[in-house]
Amino acid sequence: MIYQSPTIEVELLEDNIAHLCFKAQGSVNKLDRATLDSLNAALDSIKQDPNIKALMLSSAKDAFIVGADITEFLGLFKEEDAVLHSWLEQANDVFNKLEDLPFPTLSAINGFALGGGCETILATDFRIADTTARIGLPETKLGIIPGFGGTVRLPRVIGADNALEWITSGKDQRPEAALKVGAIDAVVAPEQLKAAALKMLKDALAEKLDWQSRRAKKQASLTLPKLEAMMSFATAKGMVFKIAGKHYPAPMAVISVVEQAAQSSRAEALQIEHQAFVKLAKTEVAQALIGIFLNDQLVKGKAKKAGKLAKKVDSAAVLGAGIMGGGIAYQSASKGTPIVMKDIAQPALDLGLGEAAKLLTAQVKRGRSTPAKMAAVLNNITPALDYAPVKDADVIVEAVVEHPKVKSMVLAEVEQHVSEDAIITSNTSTISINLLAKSLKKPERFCGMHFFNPVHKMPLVEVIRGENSSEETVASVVAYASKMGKTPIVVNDCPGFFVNRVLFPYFAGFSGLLADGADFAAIDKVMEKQFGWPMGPAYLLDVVGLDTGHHAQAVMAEGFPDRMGKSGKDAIDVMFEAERFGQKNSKGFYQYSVDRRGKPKKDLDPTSYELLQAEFGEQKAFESDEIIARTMIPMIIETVRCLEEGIIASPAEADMGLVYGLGFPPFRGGVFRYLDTMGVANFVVLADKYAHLGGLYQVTDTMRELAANNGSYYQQA
Ligand SMILES: NC(=O)c1ccc[n+]([C@@H]2O[C@H](COP(=O)([O-])OP(=O)(O)OC[C@H]3O[C@@H](n4cnc5c(N)ncnc54)[C@H](O)[C@@H]3O)[C@@H](O)[C@H]2O)c1
Repeated sequence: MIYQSPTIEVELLEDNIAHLCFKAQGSVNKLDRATLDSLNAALDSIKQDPNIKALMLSSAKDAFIVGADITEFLGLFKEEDAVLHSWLEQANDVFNKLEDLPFPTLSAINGFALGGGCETILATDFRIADTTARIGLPETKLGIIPGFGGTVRLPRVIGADNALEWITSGKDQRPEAALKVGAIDAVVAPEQLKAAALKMLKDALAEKLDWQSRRAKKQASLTLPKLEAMMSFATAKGMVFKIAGKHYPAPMAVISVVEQAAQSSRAEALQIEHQAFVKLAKTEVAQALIGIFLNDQLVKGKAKKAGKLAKKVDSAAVLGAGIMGGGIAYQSASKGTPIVMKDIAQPALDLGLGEAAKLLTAQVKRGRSTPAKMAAVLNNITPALDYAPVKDADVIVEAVVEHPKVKSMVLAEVEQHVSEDAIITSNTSTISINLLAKSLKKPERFCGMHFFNPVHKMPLVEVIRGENSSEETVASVVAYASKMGKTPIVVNDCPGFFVNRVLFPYFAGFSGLLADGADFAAIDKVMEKQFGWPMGPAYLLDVVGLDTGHHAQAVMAEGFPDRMGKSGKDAIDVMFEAERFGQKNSKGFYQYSVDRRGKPKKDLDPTSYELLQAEFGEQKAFESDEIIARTMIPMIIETVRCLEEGIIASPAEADMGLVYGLGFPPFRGGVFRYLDTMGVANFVVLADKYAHLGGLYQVTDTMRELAANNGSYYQQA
């Protein structure tokens, strides 16, 4: 053995080829600080061994290296610039040492080689992957750029255009795609990886492959004629800005870095990369996006743990084949759990199946599925008008009309037709789970399973624990939601559960502004362009449906009369009473039509302005700060209340619920990250300024205390 540490081993193989193997003790190899130190020491041992003629890197795990250890980032990025610079210098010395070894080097890649893992393989002369490999630089998704030489080496290996596409999109690439652009030299079956890698190194030793010229190319300037280079960077900037937008600076920074470093030496190019890295690492966007990554891991970890307590779900049933029932059936079937879709009306079943077929056809057209797979998914959905086929289902999701009496009747009915240990859930958006549980003989087998519309797109499922729901029931529903490819978050029962409970105060803030004469389109513009929501509140209400919104608002008012009770008519009432239900009947705040190419179109409609003016008087202009404050303060305080009351278990889960369920702008990280970023004390001052607007603007005592102690919701790393 030439070198050994808890994460790396180096041994000498035939023909004096050294083999450096990453074998972390955990489930995956990561380039944390300890592993980087080990890699450095391992390379020193290799350099000092006069027998070694070539080096092969590989992994003993299912993945090569998944990347840097992101849990180290938030703390590290808070350090002084000088500390960050020296961390980058040290790390890059290791990769340079690898790149400069006086003999041919090769990476044998299996599974993920992402971020730092990808930068490791770029430092070797050759790269050979097996068919399981996924290679990429996802750093821009975290609001930063590669910092271990990725922006320097990748453009020199695969060309600037390809490299910019890889890095600005952050997507990982399949081995065939990586081979096509020259990121790797060969793809082989997993069982052939080691033999093929050794053969390639032997060919290099026998001078059949010119490893020196490859290395030289990687260290030379980018070979792009000047005019072409300018055009290519300018085009990339335009395209990337269009996709990433002004709130996400990292992808644009990548283009500047590659452009600036095009003619630089390795050392200079790395300096350019480091400067940009440190600047981005210090941004609130990076803190928010890294926070989301870590929260997502926490939520997934909880779901995985629940899986141990869960009952197996091999088959399911959904009651109601409407918008939601159809979506749930499609999602379950396409992720491999056969599902019975029961309704009382044949036309509803036809519509539900038709919707599923439409989604599948679109996938086939986009080349993401095949007609055979499409047929298999459709075969996994069994339409039914009676309960007979439901009897063997492990989980039942009730998704009939939002009416307590109908739901109670349907739940009592289905309990008679299913096995003793089947789990029963409801997709209600507003009705209390504890209330619905009363219609069941065995309420311990019941909980809420709240999907979001459209089901195939929205990643969140709220799993609502009723007072009698057993842990096994909740765990099984969490496991089923994960199996459906969704992110489940467990919440406790209350009106609106978590997501709708915090959404309606935001709508109330919006209605308050309209009552004071604000223009809904101006509000939408500020909330979309400036705050970053995918849709402003007026547009969102049109999409949800103003009838649905009107009904849910009444439920919330009844549940929280002191804060959400209404004193007079608001803008939602005005639209509802004028039967302007939103997109579903082509008119709400806006009017909807299709353009000449058949694309949906949204326009201003004088009628909705007339209706609002008749109720609230002349229009008045508001500053964007006031618009943001008056809509966001109620949502933020209600989110805090949900945490204080134990409706949601942690700030991390609340923030993920908001991002995944409502599209809360990811670059802001969620309500709690937003509060920590602006400072709880600053928020309290702001909210107090608007306290006269009513109960939704009153901060809680605990918030005030936290503000006084200069505290935060996330523990500082
Ligand atoms: N639409 C949304 O955005 C959304 C989002 C989350 C949750 N939800 C909830 O999902 C549920 C369904 O909503 P939807 O929008 O799909 O409604 P929908 O009106 O589109 O569909 C309801 C379906 O239930 C069927 N139905 C009625 N009585 C039935 C019975 N006894 N047995 C079987 N089927 C019966 C109807 O024929 C209809 O096809 C509601 O509780 C709603 O609050 C809706």
